[in-house]
Amino acid sequence: MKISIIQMNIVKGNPDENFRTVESKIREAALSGPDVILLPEMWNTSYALEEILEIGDSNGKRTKDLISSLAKEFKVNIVAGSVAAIRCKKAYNRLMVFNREGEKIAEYDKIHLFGLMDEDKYITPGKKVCLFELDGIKCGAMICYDLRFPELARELTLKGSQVIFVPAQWPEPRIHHWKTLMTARAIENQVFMVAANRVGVEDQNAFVGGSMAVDPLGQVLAELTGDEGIVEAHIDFSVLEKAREAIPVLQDRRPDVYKL
Ligand SMILES: O=C(O)CCC(=O)C(=O)O
Repeated sequence: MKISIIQMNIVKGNPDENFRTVESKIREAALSGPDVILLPEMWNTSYALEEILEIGDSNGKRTKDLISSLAKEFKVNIVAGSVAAIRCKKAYNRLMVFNREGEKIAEYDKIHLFGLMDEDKYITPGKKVCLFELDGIKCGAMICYDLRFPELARELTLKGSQVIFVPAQWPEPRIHHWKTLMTARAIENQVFMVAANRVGVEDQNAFVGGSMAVDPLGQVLAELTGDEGIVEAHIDFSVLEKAREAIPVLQDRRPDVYKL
């Protein structure tokens, strides 16, 4: 499975400009014929939380229309990062997944909201984990701050995920947590972790990218530094089988002693 990770700047409060950027980045990423394209978190509005109900994507329609048509045009699966989506006057940090036919096959609302950026004051949290299949491969997804919760990655793994996608807006001061947690989640669950982080500056926050793919042994397969860019990760699922055979941590768990 070839996964193209898009690392881009996002303009706060300017969906028109961000939709144009996303379309051109997807067209660029599609040129090399990937199986999956991954986008970052909240790419339509970013954290323009005070006006989110006015500028968020009503029922996610604009996102669906654009991403579905690009997925169909290029016959590529798209894990469309997340957008601010509005439903019944409530805002959600919502991830959507489209298959090669342009059908929306999964939707996920961020479960763990990030209080440090006031997300919990404006966004309604999700209540369900995200599992789906791409080309017969079982996948899971989480969003940014969710990465700090090992229970979620473990749950996605126990439900069969082999790849976990992570769109994010993870700021620069804690970027060492990002890399450490991405690697830890990959090693402890023996899964592929694939993440798209944004770049740019927003309010007081600088974002330095660090989008990456990590294999079940903790090896970084692909990585971007601090600029906009697209990187392709080649996923070989025999690495996952071998890692699980060599050290069977999932079998050696003791849920009789601890809960998860
Ligand atoms: O956990 C962190 O340090 C960053 C999380 C975050 O920025 C987010 O969830 O949007």
